Amino acid sequence: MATVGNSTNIFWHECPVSKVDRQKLLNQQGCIVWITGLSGSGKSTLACSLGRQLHCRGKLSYVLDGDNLRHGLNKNLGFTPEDRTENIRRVGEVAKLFADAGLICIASLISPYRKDRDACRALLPEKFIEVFLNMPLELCEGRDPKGLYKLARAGKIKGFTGIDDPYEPPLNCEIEIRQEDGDCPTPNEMAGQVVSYLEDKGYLEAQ
Ligand SMILES: Nc1ncnc2c1ncn2[C@@H]1O[C@H](COP(=O)(O)OS(=O)(=O)O)[C@@H](OP(=O)(O)O)[C@H]1O
Ligand SMILES: Nc1ncnc2c1ncn2[C@@H]1O[C@H](COP(=O)(O)OP(=O)(O)O)[C@@H](O)[C@H]1O
Repeated sequence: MATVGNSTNIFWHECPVSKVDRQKLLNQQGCIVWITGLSGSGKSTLACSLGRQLHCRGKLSYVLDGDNLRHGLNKNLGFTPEDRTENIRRVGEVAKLFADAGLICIASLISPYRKDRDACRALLPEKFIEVFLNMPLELCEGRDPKGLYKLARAGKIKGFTGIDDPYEPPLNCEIEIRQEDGDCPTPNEMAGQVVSYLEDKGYLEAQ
């Protein structure tokens, strides 16, 4: 019997089919690929490309995209620091469930605050792969596919990441994707970098 948060008198129920059983079935290891970066850095593009490459190799993944989750699970949250923290916390918990199901869970969120990302890592420390899309603000702002930077510069959106709200880059991420000689790798190349990491670390086969 335990007390967790505001819940008292609660019990953990163990199921007979384990994570190891599920991983054997899928021939892969459940994990969290956490993609962080500025708006417009290419998080959703990488997440989709990675999902496609894994699918082509017969590996089961699922994308948790910040923008998309804000249409449902997180629709009561805005962009204050407290709301962003709660947004990341919820997605971290959901990602942990997907990883427990045996999937390669791809979470793509700005997740601007280091402490929030670190809290997610702490949920599954051995199976958390932080991918930093290290694209310069000028590139992201130049892309501006949704016109949000323009609105932020005009003062019509307050607290926009990179403009008047901070982005804290990772200090110890597993993978960093950046421009080479001023060129951004293609979406396929970015995804390939992550797939190579997953393969090298043995995630693409059962333990
Ligand atoms: N103030 C502010 N700051 C940053 N982003 C904003 C803001 N307002 C709206 N948007 C849009 O919301 C998308 C980011 O959602 P996330 O859930 O990834 O953000 S966070 O991790 O909670 O910071 C983000 O999507 P991406 O461009 O895909 O990153 C924006 O489209
Ligand atoms: N590697 C890339 N090379 C060229 N353009 C890219 C690349 N990645 C993303 N883009 C483009 O940049 C814009 C922002 O990408 P998106 O994935 O929506 O970023 P985010 O999810 O981080 O906001 C889109 O128009 C997308 O087509």
